[in-house]
Amino acid sequence: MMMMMFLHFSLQFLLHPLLHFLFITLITCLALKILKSLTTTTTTTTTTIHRSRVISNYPPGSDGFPLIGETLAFIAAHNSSKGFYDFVRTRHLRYGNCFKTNLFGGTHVFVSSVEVAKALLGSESVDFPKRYIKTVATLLGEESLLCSSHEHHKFLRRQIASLFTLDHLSSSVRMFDELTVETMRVWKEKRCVIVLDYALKITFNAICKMLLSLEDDNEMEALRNDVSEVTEALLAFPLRFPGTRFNRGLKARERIMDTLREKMAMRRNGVECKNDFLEHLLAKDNPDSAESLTDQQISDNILTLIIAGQVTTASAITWMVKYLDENKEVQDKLRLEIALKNSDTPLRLETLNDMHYASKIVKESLRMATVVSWFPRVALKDCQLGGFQIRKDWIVNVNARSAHYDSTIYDEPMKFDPSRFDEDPKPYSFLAFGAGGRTCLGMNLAKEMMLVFLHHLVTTCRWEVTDADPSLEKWAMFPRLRSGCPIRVIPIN
Ligand code: HEM
Repeated sequence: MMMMMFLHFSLQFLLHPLLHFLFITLITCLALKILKSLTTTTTTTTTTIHRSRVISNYPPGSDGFPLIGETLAFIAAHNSSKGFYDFVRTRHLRYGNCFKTNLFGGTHVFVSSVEVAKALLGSESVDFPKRYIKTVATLLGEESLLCSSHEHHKFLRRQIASLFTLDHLSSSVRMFDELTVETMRVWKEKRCVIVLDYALKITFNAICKMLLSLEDDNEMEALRNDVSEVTEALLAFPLRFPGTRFNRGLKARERIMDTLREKMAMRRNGVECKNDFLEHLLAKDNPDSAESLTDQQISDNILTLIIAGQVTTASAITWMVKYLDENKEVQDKLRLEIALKNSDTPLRLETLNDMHYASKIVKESLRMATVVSWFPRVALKDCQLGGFQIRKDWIVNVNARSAHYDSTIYDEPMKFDPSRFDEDPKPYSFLAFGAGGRTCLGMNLAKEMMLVFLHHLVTTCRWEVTDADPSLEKWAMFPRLRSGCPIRVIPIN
């Protein structure tokens, strides 16, 4: 009986997500530390001398507790309504533009100066390759653009970038226009809606139509649930036991891969023929060509594009609706622009290119929301950065959010002011889509979706946010409102 109770409590303990996370974190940190001490014993003496000589030149910051560093504080921020960035924000206030901390057994540096952003992201900085978590590679696939090494990345990026042509962007405007018009019809009928729910749905549908020409609602729904399982597993601990979040993500990935294999077979057998990304990637399938992609490369990157594009764009749209609700004068100015331009619907790419004030609203929303808060890179060797000593294997994070809220770069950074983009921002100061060789591939598509949404939103209705609670969703990969931004819709006409 005692044994049964013990087992029951142990199981309860391990299944509670937070306790489970903390427990595994401690074990992981301990294991990493032991491993590190085992592998660096031969260099201990020299390292110590080196350290004592230059120690004052390391970025300021705290190493936290032995073994676990500041991991618990980071997890606590992740599990709070202020979101994980609060961990970085408080240290940035305490230590300035460059500080270091210890997380999950490794040293992390956060930097937000324009010069350092340029050094790390620009000229395809070979000494600072992108750093990704192993679970991401397991879930998205070893061939995913997000996880590939420098040379291989160049090849994959070239193949995938060739899909974002003007032709494709033009036809995606038409398709996103239809989806948004339909969404606005539903909003007018329902009157009270949660913006994030609809934004997630239409961005997902748009990306899947563009990539795979999916039309069937059931097929779309099944894929949407699987993609959401994979997304939720990206930050989970890699425990492959039935019932764990990671395992659910892996199963969902298998189902997605099966669907993609089926689709590829149908295209090859001529059962289906469409003008979409999949068709173009398959057309490269020529064993004699150096530019040919394998089936694995195609399917891993289709999944990558869906995951990289859906939640980011949906979150950005939701923040934009919130900022506009708080800034009615910006809305009025936008309505005037649209009235003066007499922009016809359905919208076309040329119409969007002519929406100058709307484009600035999109940029300002992206600046304030900074959906991707920082970009991790790993130092391949000891070096100097921004006047500080950085050691090999440290993870250096370009802190985009802090750059976006820096008053020496942006005047009154807390103010939502689209006209600050009357002039182009200085290089490396606007980092919503990253910069350099890893700049977001879907940047133009995302801006286009935001513009189409914005146009239909302000021409169809006025709205008011009914829950102003600024709390953020816990454990979310990108900062987004816990409420999802509920609004009351007041139709125009
Ligand atoms: C508002 C929406 C979006 C935001 C804020 C955003 C932001 C970013 C950022 C900051 C990066 C660079 C990360 C780094 O350097 O470490 C990135 C990379 C990437 N994004 Fe986006 N993104 C958005 C939408 C999209 C869309 C719609 C797609 C495609 C459908 C997409 C596909 C990608 C891909 C494939 C990469 C990896 C590029 C590479 O490593 O070469 N993104 N995104």
